[in-house]
Parts: sequence; C-alpha cells; structure tokens
Amino acid sequence: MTQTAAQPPTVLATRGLGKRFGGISATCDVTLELKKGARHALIGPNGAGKTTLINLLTGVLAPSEGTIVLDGQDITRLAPHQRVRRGMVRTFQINQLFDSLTPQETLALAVAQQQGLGGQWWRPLGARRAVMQRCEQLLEQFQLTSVMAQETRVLAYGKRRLLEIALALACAPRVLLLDEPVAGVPAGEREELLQTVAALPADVSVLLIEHDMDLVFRFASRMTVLVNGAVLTEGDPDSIARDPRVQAVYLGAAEQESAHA
Ligand SMILES: Nc1ncnc2c1ncn2[C@@H]1O[C@H](COP(=O)(O)OP(=O)(O)OP(=O)(O)O)[C@@H](O)[C@H]1O
Repeated sequence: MTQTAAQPPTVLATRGLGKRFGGISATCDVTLELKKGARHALIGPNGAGKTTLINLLTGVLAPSEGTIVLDGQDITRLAPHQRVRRGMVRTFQINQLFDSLTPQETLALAVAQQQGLGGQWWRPLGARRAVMQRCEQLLEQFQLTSVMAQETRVLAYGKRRLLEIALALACAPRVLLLDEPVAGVPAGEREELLQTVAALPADVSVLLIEHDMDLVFRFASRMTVLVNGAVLTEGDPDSIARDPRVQAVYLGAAEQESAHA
C-alpha cells in the first residue's frame, strides 16, 4: 500500500458560492479550499469576479447562495468585523490608511486592539511593552523602521502598501486576503514589496488576488482561475501555465484590450 503525505487541514472553504447583481452572475457556484499555510492565488481577467469573491469572503457582500466555512464554522452570515475577530483579515486595492498617523502609531493602535487593550495601550506598563515590541517587529519585518515616525501622507506609495500589509498582520490573521498588493506601486518600489509578501509568516494562510503574473508565479504554490464568475480550473503554477484553456482566456483578454486601445 502506498502512503500519501498528510494534506494540511482546510482553513477556509466555500461551497457553491454565488452572487447575482440583477441579471449578472458575478460569482457562480464557486467551491474553493484554502489549506493551512497556503500560498494560494486567485487569478482571472478583468471582470472575472475576483473582487466580488473577496467581498463575499470578508462579509462586505451577502451571497445569493452557498456557504463560507472558516476553521470548520459556518461564517456565511457573520458581519465583517466578526470575521476579522475570527482571524480573516484583508488588505485593499486602494490604501485605507490614516494619513495623519505615523506607521508606528498606526500599528500600535492595531496591535493594542488585537491584544485587547483598545485605545488604552499607553496605560499599563507591561502591556505597553508588549505592544511596542510587536510594533517594532512589524516595523522591521516590513522595512518601515526608517520611516516609522513620519506621517503616512508623506510616505512613498510602496511604503504605504507595506504598512497596509503590516497592519493586516497586526490583527494576527489566520487567513490573510491580499487584494492586489502591488497595484499602483512604481517599478522601483516593487521588489521590496514582492520580497515582503514572499516572506509572510508560514503559518498564515494567504489568498492573493493579483494581476501581476510575475508576483503570482513567484508567490503561489496553488492557483485558482476565475472566468465569468466561475472556477475555470485549479492547480499548481506549472499546470496552470501549461493549461490551454487558461492561455486562451488570457490571450483572448489581451486581444480584446489591444482592440479597444
Ligand atoms: N455592485 C455591482 N453591481 C452590478 N454589477 C457588479 C457589481 N459588482 C461587480 N459587478 C459585476 O460583476 C462582474 C465581476 O466583477 P468584479 O469586480 O468582481 O471582477 P474582478 O475580477 O475583480 O475584475 P477586475 O480584475 O477588473 O478588478 C463584472 O461583470 C462586474 O461588472
């Protein structure tokens, strides 16, 4: 009898997930499994339904049908903040940071909240030390130490994106949903961001939505391809790159784009 390696457990799963906007099916019967520690990418051409799926997972949108299960518990009807509390955290395509706070202040607030101290992180000395230690770790991990005391409004765009991911990690996620982390980042600032994304903690399961195929293929060990709201196929990067259906979808999308240019 051959012995198969034990599969990591599933952290996040959707079953038959669907979302309709009037006559449009933005998400159609999506069944997806994110394994513990996964580096999983969700790809697909414009309008494939990636953002809608993330909005369903995070609770911003309610599904028309189907279920979402996090760590074995049905979270389909939970509000976004309840999902964050259970360990599902996202970043956004567009920066959602407070411009007048510094990276250090931003992270201190999030870490204090996560450690149950609310806005009172400066009160008990021991607790404050724990908050500041975690902040220092995050600032270092995300190459933000040199700019930690500058207002976020003056930071380079790549640094702002790094702060966003650091902020998501400050919430101690079990599942991290990264929504186009390099979108809008100038070429010169991309490498630092790519490396940081690649070095995210191994125990955090990551679902990445990304247009930049360079990042996708460097990062992901598993990929799901969405087309017209439905799963076209799923597999490891090699099999996805070789799949003629995937090539046809991307080629078709590129031809449409150049025809409209
Ligand atoms: N609030 C809405 N009302 C009506 N239609 C919507 C709404 N949100 C999304 N759609 C439609 O659902 C489909 C999927 O859109 P979605 O934004 O999820 O795709 P996407 O893969 O994230 O696209 P992109 O890569 O361009 O961000 C599109 O046809 C879009 O027009």
